[in-house]
Amino acid sequence: MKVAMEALLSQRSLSSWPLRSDMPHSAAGDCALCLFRGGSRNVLTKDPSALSAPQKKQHKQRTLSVSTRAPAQKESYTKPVKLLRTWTEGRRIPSTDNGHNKLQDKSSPTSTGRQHYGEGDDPVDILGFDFEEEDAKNESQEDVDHIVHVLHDVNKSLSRPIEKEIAKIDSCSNTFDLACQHFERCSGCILDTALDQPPIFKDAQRFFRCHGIDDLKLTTGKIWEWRCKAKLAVRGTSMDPAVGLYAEGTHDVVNIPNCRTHHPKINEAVEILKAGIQELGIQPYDENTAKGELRYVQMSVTTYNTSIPIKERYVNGRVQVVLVWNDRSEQSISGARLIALSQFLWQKGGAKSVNPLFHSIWANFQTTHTNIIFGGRWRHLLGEQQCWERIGGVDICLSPASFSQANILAFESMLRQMQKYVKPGKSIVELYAGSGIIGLSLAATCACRSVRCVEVNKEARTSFDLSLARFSGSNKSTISWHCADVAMSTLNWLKGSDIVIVDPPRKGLDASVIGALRVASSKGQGQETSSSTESSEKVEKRPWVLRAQQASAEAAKEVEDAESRWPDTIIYVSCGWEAFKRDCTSLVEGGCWHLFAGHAFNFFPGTDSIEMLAIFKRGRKNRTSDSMPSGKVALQRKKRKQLGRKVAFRSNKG
Ligand SMILES: C[S@@+](CC[C@H](N)C(=O)[O-])C[C@H]1O[C@@H](n2cnc3c(N)ncnc32)[C@H](O)[C@@H]1O
Repeated sequence: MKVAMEALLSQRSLSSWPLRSDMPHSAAGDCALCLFRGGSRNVLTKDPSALSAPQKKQHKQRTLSVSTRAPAQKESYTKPVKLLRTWTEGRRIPSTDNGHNKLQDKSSPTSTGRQHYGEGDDPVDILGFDFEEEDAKNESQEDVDHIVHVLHDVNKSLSRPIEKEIAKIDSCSNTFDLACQHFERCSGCILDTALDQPPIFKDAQRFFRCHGIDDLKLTTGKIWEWRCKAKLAVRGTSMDPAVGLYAEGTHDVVNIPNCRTHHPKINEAVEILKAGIQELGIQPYDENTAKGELRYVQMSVTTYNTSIPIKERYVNGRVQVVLVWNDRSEQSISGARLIALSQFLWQKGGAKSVNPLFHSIWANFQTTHTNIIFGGRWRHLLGEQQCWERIGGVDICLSPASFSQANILAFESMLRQMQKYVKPGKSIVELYAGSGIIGLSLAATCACRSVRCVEVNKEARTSFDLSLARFSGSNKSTISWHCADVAMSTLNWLKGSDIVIVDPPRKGLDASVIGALRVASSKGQGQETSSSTESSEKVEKRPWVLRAQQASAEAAKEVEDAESRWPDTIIYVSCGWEAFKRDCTSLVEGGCWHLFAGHAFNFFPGTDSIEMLAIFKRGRKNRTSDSMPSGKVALQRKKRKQLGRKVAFRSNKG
């Protein structure tokens, strides 16, 4: 089988389509499905002795996967190509100009752009070959041409059973492959296959199980094209600029024009930027000499366009560009060239273009000799100054200078999940709040009594103020934003709230925040959790008296709250799994808090990381009420009561 594969791979037209690593075997066992992928790696044709140790291991695995998956009944094979899989979501053969797509070129009379092999207008990205070993060894160029030719008509020749077969194979794993031509050279992704199951999730499941939560789920949204915000380094020369990420362990920037995780509009914008650099002779930054003009670029996609249907908004996103300029301001000597570059971009894809690509152009000025991306000075140059996004049920103004999530759709689904843990009328304090997106969203959707957002970056205030100005809920006046370091006087922020939300950076919670949360848990132990009281007094019915009573009770409650209310729930949003485990262990130690629920989100497909939404409740875990749905608890209570009666009956008898 391996020999056969090599024979096929050595054919000119297929040699640039490396064999996929996780070749799944047909479920029926009567044919082998061999999958190829456009890209730079060609494991089988590479001399194994030239490989590094990890590569050798991988090579061995791949070779084995070929040889051990040979089907049992060779005689039932049929001659070449049988099928293609139709595109389902977002996958396509890489563009034809990168030299990896000879097969695609041959199959198309026009040889350019996206090819359409599948049903209707859907392009195909996985090619399946069904062949006999002996035949494949002798596969001639003519045969390969035949394969390519058949691809044109393959859709017509697809038979039902084969389609079903492919559906089964897809469900194994390959639907979630990265299939990116930059993989391994670019440091952005470390997972190539099974992007829907980052290995780290297994560790998360284990960890939660140890804390009594057996049903941790991972929510995966878009596998490709999910990244709506990218910070890319600009290096190289003005004739040959490199705009991308560093190669692993180096400061060599790798161009990633066809990055699979970027929103496609980011890739488009980068291409125009590179054209501008070349045309205007802009000097990319040189880290060794600290000379050059353009250091980094930040591209953020906004999908907020209310003039088009919701379904079309994501694909039609527009890009806010920040040019990080190696000078003090636009008035500096190189300022005119910065303006020229921004105008170049605007001319190519600004608001007046037929298909506007850019939302706005900004400059950030950074002159220090460090790797810190942004300097302190921001300047809006072209387009709309305010950049809006609809997130978690509210309009949010996103500033280029403050934190915002890269995966907007996954963030949206996390916010929806979070809303389930916030009952109406709760007071919330959000620590590490950024521009207060979580707080505003909960205020709008959960009718919170009050929301206080605490954030150290003063740049986030403008975004919050603008978002609050558009906020239409009746509780608007109770939502506030405070510029402060949450590590200082943390208890003051916690006092007076029912729920504390923390969304720290990757390094996790500051030690003093953990300390304050532990202290707060003991302060809140005697707190009244239920407001319902039973009374045998005569019930007041006069509306004006009721209104006066209510107003007075509310005023008294405000005072009482400020003095005596402490959070009984922590909602922890974590982007750093290791830090989360550490923080969780500290919080639960001594029974201060316990893990009540958790949901993992696949925010960064292609990487081995997850975003975790964890809910902590005050005190030790109450096995019955915490871990069981309320129906089950009631049933158990009833059973216990019945058992109690029986025991009493027996003892009476006795
Ligand atoms: C992961 S972001 C979360 C932002 C926000 N929740 C969101 O989703 O947009 C972490 C935020 O914590 C802020 N931060 C970091 N250290 C802080 C501190 N000691 N006090 C207050 N805020 C801090 C950062 O500026 C950043 O905005």
